[in-house]
Amino acid sequence: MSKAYTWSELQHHNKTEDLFIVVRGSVYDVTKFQHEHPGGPEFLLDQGGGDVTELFEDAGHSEEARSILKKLKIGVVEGKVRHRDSVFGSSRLSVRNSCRPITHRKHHPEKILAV
Ligand code: HEM
Repeated sequence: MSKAYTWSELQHHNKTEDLFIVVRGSVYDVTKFQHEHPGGPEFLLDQGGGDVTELFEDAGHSEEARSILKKLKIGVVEGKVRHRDSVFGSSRLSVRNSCRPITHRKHHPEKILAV
């Protein structure tokens, strides 16, 4: 069974000898892998205890990298995932909501003609 970690618990796992990272809500122990990482250990150490989803995707990792990742999984993040996508998602939603008056006008074309 996978363990659920809180963000406050995760922030302590940010050292070379005890290093966790988060990708898409899952927690990975990269303590050993950091020294085998072709991109170098510093990328992982810099982000210790944090969400690297975006960095991982932006680096254009291969299928092999993804299968290594799978093997390093030790748990999940408890509660909401802190990922920028979710912030963009909610702001898009509010933009959509602010468009309501336009939708409303479409239903009353005669009012637009009258202006
Ligand atoms: C546990 C998470 C990670 C795994 C398993 C992983 C695995 C790998 C692997 C296998 C490669 C070789 C190329 C490939 O097969 O895609 C690679 C390259 C690379 N990784 Fe990661 N990586 C991880 C996290 C990260 C993070 C968080 C960054 C931050 C930006 C990063 C940056 C890079 C870069 C820049 C390269 C290219 C190195 C080069 O070609 O010189 N990686 N990674």
